[in-house]
Amino acid sequence: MKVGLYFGSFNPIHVGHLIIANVLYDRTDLDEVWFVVSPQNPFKKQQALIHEFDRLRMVELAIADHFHFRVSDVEFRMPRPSYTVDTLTYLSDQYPQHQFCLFLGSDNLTHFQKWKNHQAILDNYEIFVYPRPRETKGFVHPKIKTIEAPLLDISATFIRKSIQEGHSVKYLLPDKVEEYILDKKLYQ
Ligand SMILES: Nc1ncnc2c1ncn2[C@@H]1O[C@H](COP(=O)(O)OP(=O)(O)OP(=O)(O)O)[C@@H](O)[C@H]1O
Ligand SMILES: O=C(O)c1ccc[n+]([C@@H]2O[C@H](COP(=O)([O-])O)[C@@H](O)[C@H]2O)c1
Repeated sequence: MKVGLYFGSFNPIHVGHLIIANVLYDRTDLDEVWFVVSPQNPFKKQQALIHEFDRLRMVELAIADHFHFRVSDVEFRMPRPSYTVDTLTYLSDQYPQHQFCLFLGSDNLTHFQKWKNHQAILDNYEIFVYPRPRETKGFVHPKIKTIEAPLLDISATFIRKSIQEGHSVKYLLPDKVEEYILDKKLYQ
């Protein structure tokens, strides 16, 4: 089985993530997409990061109606910060029958040379890149394939700020995720 891994903080998951995951699923030969919730991105400050179990639950709620989407909490049990190369190695050992690929926004590709052991990622895993706003110079490699996808300038930062300021986030998130955030008074 070929699995596309979509890593992120998902703080919270929003329609930008979901639309991209579905476009990549549809335009590649993947059997499944797994959303891997990262407790702590090595490049991001921890402030404003809500508990990982809430972020995981919101991903579960968001993808429940997609038959080929799954969520993974594998990084919850791994050392922090979450280094993608270590997670890829762990998952490949755990599921030797699966072929894992990586989704990357073109913005992430700009800094990809700074990722831990990025050469090992390139040597061993196919990477599907999708366009992101404000991208700068990319990175060319035979394992990297660009997939045509819409540019969606929606961010979790904007959503968190909107909630904090008392603004509506309707349509930026699935209804069930919005209800979860409001019920638990997250990001207020
Ligand atoms: N609107 C979007 N369209 C496509 N990809 C996105 C979008 N927003 C985020 N991503 C990508 O999804 C992955 C996970 O994103 P992340 O959880 O950091 O969300 P974010 O919205 O960028 O968060 P924040 O605003 O807190 O930085 C990253 O690779 C990021 O580039
Ligand atoms: O492995 C690394 O060195 C590395 C460096 C930066 C980011 N990542 C991972 O990339 C994923 C998405 O990153 P971001 O910045 O969009 O939140 C998240 O799962 C991070 O752990 C991984």
